[in-house]
Amino acid sequence: IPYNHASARSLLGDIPGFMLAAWRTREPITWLLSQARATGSPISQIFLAPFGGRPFVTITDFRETQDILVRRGKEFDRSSVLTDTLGVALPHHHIVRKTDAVWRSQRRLLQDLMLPKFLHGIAAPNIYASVDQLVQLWGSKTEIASGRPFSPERDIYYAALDAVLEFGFGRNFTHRATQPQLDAMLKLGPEEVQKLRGEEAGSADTPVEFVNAPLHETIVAILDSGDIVEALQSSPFPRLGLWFQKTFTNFNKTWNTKNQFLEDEIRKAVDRMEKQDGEASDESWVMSAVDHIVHRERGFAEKEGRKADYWTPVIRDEVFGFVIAGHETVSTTMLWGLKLLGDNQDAQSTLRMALQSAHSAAMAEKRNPSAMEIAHTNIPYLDAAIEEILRCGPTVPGAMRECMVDTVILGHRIPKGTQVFLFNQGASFREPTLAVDEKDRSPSCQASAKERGVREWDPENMDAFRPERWLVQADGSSGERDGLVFDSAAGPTMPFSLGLRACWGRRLAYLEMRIMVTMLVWNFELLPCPPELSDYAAVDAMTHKPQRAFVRLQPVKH
Ligand code: HEM
Repeated sequence: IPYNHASARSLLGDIPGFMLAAWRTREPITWLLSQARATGSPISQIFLAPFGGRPFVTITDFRETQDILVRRGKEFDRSSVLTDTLGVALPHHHIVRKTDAVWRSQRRLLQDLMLPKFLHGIAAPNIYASVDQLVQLWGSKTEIASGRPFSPERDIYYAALDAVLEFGFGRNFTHRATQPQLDAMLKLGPEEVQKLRGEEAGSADTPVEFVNAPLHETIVAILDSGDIVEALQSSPFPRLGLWFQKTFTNFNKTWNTKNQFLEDEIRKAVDRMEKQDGEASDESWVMSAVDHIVHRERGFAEKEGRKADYWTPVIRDEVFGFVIAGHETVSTTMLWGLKLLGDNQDAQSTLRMALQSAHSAAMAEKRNPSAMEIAHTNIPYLDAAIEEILRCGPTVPGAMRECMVDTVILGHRIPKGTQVFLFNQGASFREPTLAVDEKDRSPSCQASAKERGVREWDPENMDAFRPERWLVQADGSSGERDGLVFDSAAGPTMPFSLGLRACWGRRLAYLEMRIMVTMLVWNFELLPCPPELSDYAAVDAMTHKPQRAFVRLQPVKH
């Protein structure tokens, strides 16, 4: 398997290169991809364990990756690297487990939360109400900024947190992150507005720096706990990191406040359930994910003839887990989306026209489309734009798996225990596919190509932001806009990974993005920002997020 010869001769292998990239560019995963690219092969080795430890294997080939994730689950399972990193903060969450009976039972606890009945009926109206606040906040900021750019980072981060709080705890937990920002903005007097505009008022390209309003202590503890998880997950020594946090920071206070919040919300859900006094099958009282989880725990306990236990480490970590997994990921994707739409004015105008024509009643009545209209109206160009944002804004640049048996990838023998990083960037995703002899592909990969064909992008424009690539004629041929349908399998992509262990929250993420993209593009024109604010440099932490994100907004006249 090709590798960097200089690294193989060094006792520390690729570790110095990786650390240097982390320090210099803040993008060690992009550096990993560049190492894979340098070998010119779709399979490479990378030496990230010191003193001759077993190398990692990287794959940059959509077909083989899809095969490993979808059809070879017995050979490849959740990587122990994730268990050793994320597992330090979330030891009982199903994300860090191998695909075993415990994983299945924990997933049963969450079952049905991603069904349209829950997402559209219960989550969507609340998420919409939160996004509406973001629109109002940006309305005020746009007026104050008068054409100057500002950073959307905190606002999007808070809006994504609010959305996941709406999903998780519903309206029974009243604190949010965006509302205090809006309240503070609406209270600003003329002098404060002038101060915000500052001496730079004359310079159209200088960003306006808005101040964040203070948040409720529970919201602060949730955000700080997320930062702790991120720091531990990205640390080379997570257990030592946890010891450091516990010894030298106010970790204990933050973590306890977060746990107390979760316990209170679960207890309140149990109280509501017990007040219903109805049949176990009656779910009409369920208004949030925690309601749903306690309802299912009661059902399981009844079936298994045991006493229901609602405050367990599993329930605690599962509930906190979806706050963490759902918050940072959606927020990062939206930041990439704002950049991509600002830099691709034609695509943005096409998207706005598609929204205006599909929501014609809202246009005629000069109002925003409602939550239900957004959730239920079929708009192929909107689906295409969201899919293209996910493809070009690599929030999670790949998936990691561990070989559970001695196996073979692309004709190379790989021993049990090897960690395999499967990129969703680079060759075959946004760069031309690298040559592979068909006979080196696994039997299941070859069979699938014969049965279903092979997904490929036109090599000419793989790197470009082009929502049109996701639109095809209803008969399957590709073409230009009119009468086209959205095809989620138009070409290679896997922002949520694939197979049994792919993202559990995918449908919630799509719903949130659908609401946010619609409401923002409906209300604001995202104008291009100056080049120095428009680069695509990223930082690799829990997600691969932009180092700099800015918007320059102009209200859309309806
Ligand atoms: C744009 C937003 C999101 C992206 C790009 C994303 C991406 C991913 C990826 C790549 C994985 C790893 C899958 C693998 O290893 O094969 C994953 C796992 C997971 N995600 Fe997401 N995710 C997003 C939003 C969410 C949301 C909103 C939630 C929940 C509220 C969520 C919950 C999870 C969970 C629980 C897992 C672990 C599944 C398992 O191990 O069985 N994600 N996600």
